[in-house]
Order: sequence, then structure tokens, then C-alpha cells
Amino acid sequence: MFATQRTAVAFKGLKALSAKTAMRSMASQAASTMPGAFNAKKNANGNYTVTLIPGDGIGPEISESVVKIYKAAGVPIEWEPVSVTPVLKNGKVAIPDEALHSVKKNTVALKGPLATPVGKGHVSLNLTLRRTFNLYANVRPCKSVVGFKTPYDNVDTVLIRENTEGEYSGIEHEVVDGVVQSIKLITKDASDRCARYAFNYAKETGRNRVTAVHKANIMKLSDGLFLASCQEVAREFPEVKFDDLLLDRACLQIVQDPSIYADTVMVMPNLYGDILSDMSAGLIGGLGLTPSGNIGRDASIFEAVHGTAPDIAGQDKANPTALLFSSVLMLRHMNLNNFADQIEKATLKVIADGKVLTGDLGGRSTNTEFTNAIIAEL
Ligand SMILES: NC(=O)C1=CN([C@@H]2O[C@H](COP(=O)(O)OP(=O)(O)OC[C@H]3O[C@@H](n4cnc5c(N)ncnc54)[C@H](O)[C@@H]3O)[C@@H](O)[C@H]2O)C=CC1
Ligand SMILES: O=C(O)CCC(=O)C(=O)O
Repeated sequence: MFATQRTAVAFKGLKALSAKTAMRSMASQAASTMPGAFNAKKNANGNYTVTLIPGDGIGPEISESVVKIYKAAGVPIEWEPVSVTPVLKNGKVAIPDEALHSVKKNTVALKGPLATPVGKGHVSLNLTLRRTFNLYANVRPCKSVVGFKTPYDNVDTVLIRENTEGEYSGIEHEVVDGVVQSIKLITKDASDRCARYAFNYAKETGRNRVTAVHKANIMKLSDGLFLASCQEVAREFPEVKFDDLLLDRACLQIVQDPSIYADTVMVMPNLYGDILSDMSAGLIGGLGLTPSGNIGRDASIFEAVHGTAPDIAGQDKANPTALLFSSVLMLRHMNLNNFADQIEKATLKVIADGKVLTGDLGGRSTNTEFTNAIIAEL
């Protein structure tokens, strides 16, 4: 690990332009600003080098779509593809050094999904990457796509998930036969930095409200500490409103009337964010559409909310939009906003036209056809 635990969020990349105005003036799926620091320099060719982790299952197919679309749009990025096929290091399954060095050097990466065996086998390499690079905040925006009909047309949520600990700490053991323990680790440091990111995000994107989602009525110490951190950080941001809500109530309300959450940034412990973001994706048309950014101080990794989709892998059926919109968040993080706008607009146009859609969106087109339709709109 190379990031310190006590990290004040640096917002060096933000433009002077009012983020609120930018946010509200764009009909964008992904957040139109992406707070966070980006310190990389251009390479000798005048481009940025970005690590590309194609991933497993549908990962290589959708990564190829992004690469094709970027080439067609002339985005000044050179990809550095690395494999994270796990290797054995000191008897433990680990991420290859080449991949770690690449992310550390480039400080920004786009990542396809990585498979994790269920109930056995190696630890999640997704979580290992988040912990290794101290990617403390996972930003998951979810917005209704104009022109794509679902039971809801007013979803506009931003969820920030603590990304390094909580239920995902990976501390589990068998006490005796038939009895296991899984430790939910919550620290003040990790809760503070995640909360601070959420408040800065709310301030910079004009949402101006932060809602902590928790179960501190039941998990009085762990979620209690997370909530107390949010309350304490809230005092640093008197201009941003703050409230809190039990997770079960949040689930109920979000399916009854998602617009309740359109003016706030929801912040929560790790597992709740994982589940609530899949649920939000379901409201707008599924996992093929929702992006995310894992934000750290020294590196950030952008990935879709979804997994490897083994049921459709290798069949050219995957929807590349979620990874593409994750890359749009990445472009905003890198202050390449014009390319972000161009790619996002072309993609939304193809979806709204409804002629070339992948199966998850009710169409019959392949990923390749969908990708080519986006390229034609650029
Ligand atoms: N960040 C990551 O890399 C993540 C990895 N995973 C891993 O992925 C593997 C599979 O997990 P599942 O539970 O099956 O979840 P999944 O997200 O891979 O798939 C759930 C459903 O959504 C569909 N789907 C997902 N992405 C899609 C896309 N881009 N286009 C069209 N349809 C799409 C799938 O076909 C499937 O029916 C597991 O090993 C899991 O651990 C799961 C979530 C996140
Ligand atoms: O690591 C995995 O396989 C699943 C991870 C996941 O669902 C997530 O935390 O986004």
C-alpha cells in the first residue's frame, strides 16, 4: 500500500467553472463532474497512458468496444493492457506485479470485471485491487436514460460506497465445526475519508445534501461509528445539508419514488453500497448501463457495476455501455470533458433511437453492432 490512511481528499482537478451549472445543464447518464485528483502527465507522444485490465467473462469483449470507440473519437489515451490472471506469491494468490506497477505508474485504470469463485477458492481480486491502492470511495451514479422506457423515468441517484473495509474486510474463520465468524471491520479513518469525499462530491456537483445510509439501530458500534463519522464531517460542510436513513427504509423508498434521492449523495458502508447500486441499476434498465469509479488518493480505477456475466460471455451479446460510461467518468476525472461529452451523447443517442440495442435492453443486436452504431454517431 502506498497511500496513507489519513488522507484529506484533494480536489486539484476541478475547474473554476461552476460544477452546479455544468451538472444541471447536461442530460448526462454519468455524473458530469468527477471530483478527485488526477496528477498524471502526458507521455512523449502527447497522450495519457492508462492501464487497461480487460478482465474475465464479458470483460475482454466490452473492453474491446471501449478501445474501438476511443480510437474512433480520437481520445488522447494510449492503453497499457495488463493481465490480472492471479499468480502465486509466497503461497498466496495475488495480482501480478506487472499489473500493480502499471496502475501505480499511470495512476488511472479502466478495468473489466474479474470473476471470484463462490464459497471457496481465491480472494476477490476486485477487492484486492481496491485495498492495495486504497481506493477508499466507490462512486456509483445511476440515471434514467432518456428515451429508454422503464417503469421509472426519474432516477438520478449518486451512491458513494466505502470501499476498503466493512463487511468486505475478508476476516472470516471457523470457530468450531458448524460455527463461523465474519468480522465487519469499521474504522474512523476509512469512514471519515469516505464521508469527506461524499460531502466534497455533493458540494462540487451541486447536489448539496448528503444522506448516510446505515443500520446503526442494529449494528450500534460498527454502523454507529460510520454514522458518527458522517455527522462529524458534516460539521466541516455547513453549506451542505445532512440527514441519515436506515438501509431498509432507503430500499423501500427508492423503489416507491426514486426522485426522493435526486438531490442527495447517499454514502454508506461497503456491502450496502454493493447491493443498493445493483438495485438502482434495475430501476433504469439493468446492469448493462451503470458505471462506477473507485477513487483513491494515488490512483483511481474505473469499472462497471456489473460482473463477468458468464451466462452471455463469448457470445457478442454484452452491453458495453456500463464500462463505456465508467470510462466517461474516467475522462471527466482526467479533465477530458469534451471527449466524455461526445462519447456519452453518441451512446445515449443510439439507445434513445432504439434501433440497435443489445438483448438486455430489449433489442436483438450484438455488442459489435451496438459499438459500431455508437461510432457512427460520434
Ligand atoms: N467488479 C467486479 O469485477 C464484479 C465481479 N463480479 C463477479 O462476476 C461473476 C458473475 O457474477 P453474477 O452474479 O453473475 O453478476 P453479473 O453482474 O456478472 O451478472 C448478472 C446478470 O446481469 C447480466 N449482465 C451483467 N452485465 C451485463 C452487460 N454488460 N450486458 C448485458 N447483461 C449483463 C448478466 O448476463 C446476468 O444475467 C462472479 O464471479 C462475481 O464475483 C460481480 C460483480 C462485480
Ligand atoms: O469481487 C467480486 O467478485 C464481486 C465484487 C462486487 O460485487 C463488488 O464489490 O462490486
